[in-house]
Formats: sequence, C-alpha cells, structure tokens
Amino acid sequence: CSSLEVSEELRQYLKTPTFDNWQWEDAEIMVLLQLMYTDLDLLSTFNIEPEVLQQFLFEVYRRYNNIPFHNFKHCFCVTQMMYGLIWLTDLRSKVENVDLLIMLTSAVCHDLDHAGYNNAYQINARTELALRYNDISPLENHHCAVAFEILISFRDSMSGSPGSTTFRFCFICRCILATDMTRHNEILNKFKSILHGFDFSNKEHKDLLMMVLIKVSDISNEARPMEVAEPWLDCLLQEFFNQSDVEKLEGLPVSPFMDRDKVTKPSSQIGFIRFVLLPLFVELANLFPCLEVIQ
Ligand SMILES: Nc1nc2c(ncn2[C@@H]2O[C@@H]3COP(=O)(O)O[C@H]3[C@H]2O)c(=O)[nH]1
Ligand SMILES: [Zn+2]
Repeated sequence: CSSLEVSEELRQYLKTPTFDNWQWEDAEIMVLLQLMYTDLDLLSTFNIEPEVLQQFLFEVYRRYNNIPFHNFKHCFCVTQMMYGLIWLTDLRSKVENVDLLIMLTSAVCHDLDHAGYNNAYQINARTELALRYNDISPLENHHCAVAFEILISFRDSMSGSPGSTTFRFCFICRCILATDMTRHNEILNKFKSILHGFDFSNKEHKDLLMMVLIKVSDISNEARPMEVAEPWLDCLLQEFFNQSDVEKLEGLPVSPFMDRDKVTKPSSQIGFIRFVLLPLFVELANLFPCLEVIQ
C-alpha cells in the first residue's frame, strides 16, 4: 500500500468540503478512504479487519473504469463530500452507526463500472444494460449489481457488516438508485414535504435524508473551491462530448447539454447550479442551518 503519512492535520482536512482531491495519487486516495471508515469508528463497531476493508476498497477501485469523469476519483470525491457532511452536520449524534456505514459504502459504490455513457444513451442505443433493466435506471441498477457482487464476496470476512444480514444491504441499493437524476424532482419534493417536522427517529424521514445526502454529494463539485471544481467540469464535458460524438456517428438523439457545438462552460454551469444544485442544497441547509457556508 501507500506510505502516505497520516498527520492529525490531514485527518481534519479530510473532514472538510474544501478538500482537494487533485493532490493525491490513487494509492493515497485508497488510504484516505480507509481513514474515513476508521475515523467514523466503523471498523471497531462492525468488527472489520483493516486488511479486509483494504481488499474491499481495492475491488471497488478495480471496478471503476479509466474514463474522464465517472472514475475512481469521482467515487472518492462523492464519498469525501458525504464524509464531510457527516461531520459538518454532526450526523453521528443523530443516526446509528449502521446508517453511517451504509452512507459511506453507498457513496463508494455508487458509480461502479460506469462506462461513460448515460442512461439516455443506454436506452436509445438499446444496450445490454437497458435491455436487462427494461430501461429503468439501467446504469444505477448496474452499479448496484456490481456493488452486491463485491459485497457478497466479502460476506464471510465482514461478519459484522456489509455482507451480513444485520447490514441493510437493500438500503445501499436504494441510495445508489436515488442518484438517477431523472428522479431528482421526485426525491426533492418528497424531502421538502417532510422537512417541516423532520424526525431523525422516523425511518422514512431518515431514509429520505440519506438519499438526499448522496445526491448532494454526487453533484457537489461546484460547491468546492474553484481550483478543485474547474478541472472536474473539464472532465465532465469531455465525457459528455465523447458521448454526443458517438451519438452523432450512430444516428442517435443527442442531448443539447452534451453537444460540443451547443455547450459552453458558463451556459452549462449556470443552469445546472441554479435549477438543480441550489434547490437541493437549499433544502438540506433548511434542515442543517450550519451548511449555509458551502452554498
Ligand atoms: N452541467 C453540470 N452537470 C453536472 C455537474 N455535476 C454533475 N452533473 C450532472 O449531474 C449528474 C449526476 O448523475 P450522473 O453522474 O449520471 O451525471 C451527472 C451530470 O450529468 C456539473 O458540475 N455541471
Ligand atoms: Zn456519481
């Protein structure tokens, strides 16, 4: 593994939403992910050996593809934002440890084996994934399936956690499925409707909050410092343009937001931030007023 020296300063920095992913190699990122599980006391609580966690994360690492955006570094950023939000909102005092384990593991697994083409492409091109899942969130269903494959192979070595029956496997799936952006308004509206009178001991409320937290983390690049966010936009556009080029070649419908002839950086960000990111972040900040700072 990596010889990354974990100072107290790094431990604290890792808990902040200003963390810069671009400074670290993948081997170091692996250590940082382990640190998140350790510092949330998940290893001790669920009797997970550090080596087992390391192997699990390595399997995850292997199943992310080398593509511009939906790669292992994106997996890390989403997980790190989730981790940061857990600390910022003091979620440890509000939910059970198993919920934290689910949240972190869902984030780690949420884009497994993404090939760089979105659901619209899968459906229009009638890919194997679209056929397998009847056009219903083909990608997210696939990320779940791969996550299960990995988790099941660790069932015996993680007797107190991910593979076991005590671990609510299914909820990882619900969190990952919640990242399909076609369900954005549905989830946001449900969350809004329970905000007044939100109760952490109400399972329905807590589950919805967990889904909102993974969604927020998934689209949070623009909430990061400019020098962190900018390169991510280039990665995203590279993946978008690659898809639209292929769609043009194959005579498939092209989404305007992916078309290199129509998209500019400002135009793509202004609409996304105003109509997608902010409305979601604002509702989360309604529940946790301390979050105003990252808006
Ligand atoms: N335009 C824009 N879209 C984003 C940004 N971050 C995330 N997204 C979109 O939000 C989506 C979240 O789910 P996906 O990973 O499928 O694909 C992502 C992108 O389409 C961003 O910074 N700008
Ligand atoms: Zn993602």
